[in-house]
This record gives sequence, structure tokens and C-alpha cells, in this order.
Amino acid sequence: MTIQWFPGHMTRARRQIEEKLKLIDVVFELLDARIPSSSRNPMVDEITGSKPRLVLLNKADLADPDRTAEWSRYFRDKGLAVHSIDANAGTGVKELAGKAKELLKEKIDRQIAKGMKPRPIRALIVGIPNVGKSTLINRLAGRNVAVTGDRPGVTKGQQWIRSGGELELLDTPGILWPKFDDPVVGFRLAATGAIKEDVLHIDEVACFMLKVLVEEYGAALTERYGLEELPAELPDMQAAVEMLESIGRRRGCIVGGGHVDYEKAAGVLLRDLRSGKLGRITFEGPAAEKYK
Ligand SMILES: Nc1nc2c(ncn2[C@@H]2O[C@H](COP(=O)(O)OP(=O)(O)OP(=O)(O)O)[C@@H](O)[C@H]2O)c(=O)[nH]1
Repeated sequence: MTIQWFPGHMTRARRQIEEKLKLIDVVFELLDARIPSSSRNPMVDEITGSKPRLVLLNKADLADPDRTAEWSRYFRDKGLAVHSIDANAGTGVKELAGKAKELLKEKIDRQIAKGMKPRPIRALIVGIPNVGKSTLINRLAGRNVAVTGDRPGVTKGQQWIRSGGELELLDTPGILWPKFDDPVVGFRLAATGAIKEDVLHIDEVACFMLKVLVEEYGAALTERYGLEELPAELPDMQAAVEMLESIGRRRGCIVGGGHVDYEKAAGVLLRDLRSGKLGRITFEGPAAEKYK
């Protein structure tokens, strides 16, 4: 679901995360592997402080694997532990307890040296709306638990969810807010479903995405919509609108007078994109913010 963030909400959400940090050993920072930068709260370092943190690139099943490898290197170079997962199918999820243990190795070794039996590692999942927090909690729990992310102002008792013998999770994930004062970030968040379409014009989002697709994943457009002779790039918005029009015609998104219904065509494109029907696509790379 989408949240409207206002300064008061942000402050309260931040405070709620800070309260939870006192209870846990490790933070699982969930990002969308298709937009690891745009789905990242720019203040996350400050908010999570010195807590050991594992960056999780979720929805890796939908992302371009080469790009995911690039992003993993990028985070590792920044000194962060990183792991890619598909919380829906469960790929990569069973390794999380081991990864968390690696991060806390020194502390655990000290406990063992003192003759203490290490207790399960306590983790908090944080991330922006729709990034897959509930899905991951359910995966780790091995059952469907009623996950209710704290909404600012709504308080709820904390519950621990056991995941195997080694990991425990707080049942309320920490909700971070995306920062989308940059329109490009907004388009990326809308394209992946992190913010509602009605926040931005759906046809604008689609046209923006077409530019990315033509430049990087043209073959997918040819295959899915029968578009031939794609240009190497879409020079401007007008060119993108024309391409959306071709998609609309081929998909029967026609209104009275034989005109293309752009919103409907945009809906077709975005649904295909989000569900992976256009293949595995990443919208931003760590090196160059080339779609600005
Ligand atoms: N393909 C794919 N879809 C995923 C994955 N993880 C989550 N999803 C889907 O993403 C959507 C959002 O997942 P949620 O778990 O509800 O996300 P959330 O972060 O809890 O969302 P909020 O409650 O809005 O904060 C759902 O439709 C999930 O099925 C994944 O790894 N791969």
C-alpha cells in the first residue's frame, strides 16, 4: 500500500524504528533489486546507526541478473553485506540465518567463549512500502502470519516470530519512506509498483519506461509487442508516445474514432513489466544514473 509521507509521519516512523533497534541484533534492509537506489531510503545509514546490517536485494527473480551482480559488488565495496533473494518463491531465504550469524560472528564467539549458549539472532526487516517485507516475514516464519507494518501513530505490541532455531523476527517491519522529489526516482518507484499510479500520470510513467526499455531491453519489446526496427534510443517524449501508440494499436487499446487509449496502453505495458512478462529488467545501475 502507498503511504503519503509528511514530515510528522517521517519523524514518527523513524522514532518507531529507533525503538525497535534496541530490541534486535541485526537489520535486514530490503531493497527492490530492480531499483536498489530508488527503493533505498537515503537516511537509512543514519537511522539504523551502528547496528549490523544485511542488504537484501529482493524480487531478484524480476531483475536483470547481471545488474544484480553489479549492485551486489557496489554494496560490498561500500562495506555492506549483501544477498539477493526472491521472497515470493523463497530463493535465497534459507541462507539468511547463516548470513546474519556471519555478521555477528565476533559477538557470538565471545558468548561461546564465556560458556554461554547463543540465543537466536533477533532481526528487524526494514524497507519502503511494497518491497516485500510481509512476504519475507511469512517465508521466514514458514507460515502466514498477520503482518501489520506500523503505520505512524498506530502502536502495537511487539511479537517475535521464530524462523528455524537460529533466527527470530519482529513481526512489525520498519517502514521506511522512499524519497521521490527527483521525478526520475518517482517514475522508477511507480513502474515497480512502490508508489501508486495515481501519484503520477500512468502514461508518463510508461513513456519513461519505454525509454529505458528501448535502450537496454529492446528485444523484449520486439518479442512481446511485435515492434520491429527499434531505434537505438528514444530521443524525446514524443518518440516515446509514438511507441506507446504502436503498442496500444497492437494490443487493441482503441477508443472511439480509432484513437489509441494511451492510459490503457500504458496499463498493458506496466502490468507486463511488473509481472516479468517483458523479461528480467533492472531500471538503474550503480555506475551511471543514465536515465536522468
Ligand atoms: N516477483 C516477486 N514478487 C514479490 C517478491 N517479494 C514480494 N513480492 C510481491 O510484492 C508485493 C508486495 O509484497 P508485500 O510483502 O506485501 O510488501 P510489503 O513491503 O510488506 O508492503 P507494505 O505492507 O505496503 O509495506 C506482493 O504482491 C508480493 O507477492 C519477490 O521476491 N518476487
